[in-house]
Amino acid sequence: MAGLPLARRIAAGPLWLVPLAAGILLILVPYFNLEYSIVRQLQLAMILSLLVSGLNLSLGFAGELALGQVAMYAAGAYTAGMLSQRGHTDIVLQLVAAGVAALLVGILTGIPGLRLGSWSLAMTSFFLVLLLPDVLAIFREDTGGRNGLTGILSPTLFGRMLTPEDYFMVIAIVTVAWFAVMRNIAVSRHGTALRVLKQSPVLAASMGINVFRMKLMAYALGAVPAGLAGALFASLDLYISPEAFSFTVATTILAASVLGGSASVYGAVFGAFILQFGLNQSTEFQRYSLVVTGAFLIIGGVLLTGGLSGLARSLWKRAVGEEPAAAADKDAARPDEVPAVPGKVLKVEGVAKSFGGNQALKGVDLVASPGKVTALIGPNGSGKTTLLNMICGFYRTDAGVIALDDRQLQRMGPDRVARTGVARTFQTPNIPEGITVREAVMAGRYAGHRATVLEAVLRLPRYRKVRRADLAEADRVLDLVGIRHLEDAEATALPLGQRRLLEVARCLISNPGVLLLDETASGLDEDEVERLAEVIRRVRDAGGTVVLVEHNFQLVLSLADEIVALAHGELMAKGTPEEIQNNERVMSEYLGIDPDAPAAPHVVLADVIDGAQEGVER
Ligand SMILES: Nc1ncnc2c1ncn2[C@@H]1O[C@H](COP(=O)(O)OP(=O)(O)OP(=O)(O)O)[C@@H](O)[C@H]1O
Repeated sequence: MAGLPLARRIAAGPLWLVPLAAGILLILVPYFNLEYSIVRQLQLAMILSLLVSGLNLSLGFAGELALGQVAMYAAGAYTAGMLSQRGHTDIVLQLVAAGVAALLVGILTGIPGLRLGSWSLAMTSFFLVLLLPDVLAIFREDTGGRNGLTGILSPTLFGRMLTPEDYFMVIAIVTVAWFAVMRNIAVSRHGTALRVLKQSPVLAASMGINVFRMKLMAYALGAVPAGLAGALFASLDLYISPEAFSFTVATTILAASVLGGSASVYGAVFGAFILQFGLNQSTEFQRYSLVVTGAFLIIGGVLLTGGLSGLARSLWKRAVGEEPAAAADKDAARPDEVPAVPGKVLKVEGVAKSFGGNQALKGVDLVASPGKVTALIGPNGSGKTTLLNMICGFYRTDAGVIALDDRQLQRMGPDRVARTGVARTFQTPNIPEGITVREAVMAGRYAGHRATVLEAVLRLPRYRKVRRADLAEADRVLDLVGIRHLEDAEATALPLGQRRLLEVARCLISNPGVLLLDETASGLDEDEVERLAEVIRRVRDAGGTVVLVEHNFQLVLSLADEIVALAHGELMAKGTPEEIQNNERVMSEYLGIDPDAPAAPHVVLADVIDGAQEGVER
C-alpha cells in the first residue's frame, strides 16, 4: 500500500509537534476573544481531560478498572480550597499540595484494593465515590459538609492576583504539562511494562515485574492529575460542594476514557472535550446526563475498538500505508558470531505437587546444564507444564528443592524467580498489543535494569543510558533469532512462527540463567521448526541452559542432549536421545508404538514416530 504522500511526509517528521502545536493554541485561547460560555466549557473540558488521563493510566495502560478518580479529584479540590480559605492562595502551592493529597489517597486506597486482587480495586474505588459525601459530612467543620466549601479566595501566582485570562492560561499550562508527562511515560520502558501487565499479569511476573507494585504505581500516579484537576476546579468557581464529585462525574470520566480510547495518551482529550461539549448542548442532555453518558460509553466501547483514538490510528496507518509485518523479508541474514549466553545449572530434586486429590508430580528430579538442551517429554497430563510452572514460581512445591546454581527458588514468587534468571516462553505466545517488536523484546530488560518514572519523564541521563542499552541489546538478540528486519513491525501482527522467535528474543535479552521453552514448535510449519531449531542450537552453543518442553519428538531427538520423560507425574525414563529411542516404555506409553511389532525398529523409527506423532500432538 503506497499511502498518501502528505501523510507519509508528516509521519516521517517528529509527530509530537502536532500535540505541542495544539497545546500552544490552547494556552493562547484568551487572546482569541471567544465567548464566555465557550471559554468556560474549554476550562471544564481541560479539567475533565486531566481526570480521564489519570484513569487511562490504570484502565488503559495497566488494565485495572478503577473508578476512584472522583475521590482523588475531591481530595485535590478540598485540599486546595481549604488552603485558600486559610489565606494560602498561591496556585502553585495549591497544585503541589493537591497533587500530594490525591497521591496519598491513591496509595492508601490502592493498597487494599490491589492486595485483594481481581475486581476488588474496582469495587473499593466505587465505594470510595459513594462514601465521599458522608466523609465530607463527618468533617463538616472543615469541609462545609453538604453545603459545600465557601470562602475560597481568588488564586494568586507569586503574590500577583490572577485575572480570569491568566487563570485560563494556568489551567491550559497544567494540562499541557501533564500530557507531556503522560506522553513521556507512555513511550518509555515504563509504558511498555504497563502494556505487558495489561496483556497478562502472568506474563509480567514471568518477566520479573512485580505485578502489585506496578499496578499500584499506575493507580497512584493516575491520582496526581486528578488532584491537579481538583485544585484547578476549586479556584475556578471559588466554591465546591459534594455534588461536583458525584457518581455521575465518575461515569462521565469512564465514558470519556472509553470513547477517546483508554489505551491512548491523547484519547483522553478527545473523549473529555466531546463529553463536556456534548453534555452541555442542551438542558435535556444535562437532565438525562447518565443516559447520555451511557450512550457515549456504548459508542466508545462497542462500536469503536480502541475508542476514537483507535479509529484515528487505523485511518492514519491506512493513509501512511504501513507495510504489514508478515510481508517483510522472511530470510534475514543472521550473524555468524553469537555472543556468549552464560547459562546456570538448574536442579530439580524430589519435587512433588498435588491439586486436591490429584497428585500431578510425585518426586521428580531434573538437571539442566549450561551448553546443553534438556528436553522434557511425556504424554498429555504427565506433569510437564506443572513442573515448568513450579520452576517459574507460579505454583508452590509440596516437597522438594528447585535451585538455579546455588540459589533455591521454591519459596520465591514468580517475579523474583524471573529476576534470579529463569526466563520462559508460553504455549500460546503472550505478546502485548500496541507495541513494536523492538519494544516487546526490550521489555525483557525492564526488571533487571532500573530507571525511575521521574527519570523517564524528565529524560535524565540514567534513563537515557538504560534506554540506549535496551536498544543495543534488542538489536543483538533480534539478530540472534533472525527477526531484526521486523523490529518496527507491530508485535501482535507477526505470524505465529515469528511471534515464537520474538518470545525467545524477549527471554534472551534478560541474559537468563535458564531458558524454558514451552511447546515452542507447536503450530509451526517445517521451515519454521527448522528456524527455531537453529536458534535453539545457537543459544546452546553460546553456553545457554535450555529446557525444552516439547511434543515434536523429531525435534526433541535432533536437539536434545538429554531427555527426561515423565508419565503420571513420575520419571519414566532419562537419557540421551539414543537411549530414549530404545526405551520400550517411552515408545509404548508416550508414542503408542508396540515394541513387539514385527519391524526393524531403527530402520523405520523416524517414519513410525512421524505417524505416532499425530496422536501425541494436540
Ligand atoms: N491448576 C491445576 N489445578 C488442578 N489440576 C491441575 C492443575 N494444573 C495441572 N493439573 C493436573 O495435573 C496433571 C498434570 O497436568 P499438566 O498440565 O502438568 O500436564 P502436561 O504434561 O503439561 O500436559 P500437556 O502435555 O497436555 O500440557 C493433570 O492431571 C492436570 O489435570
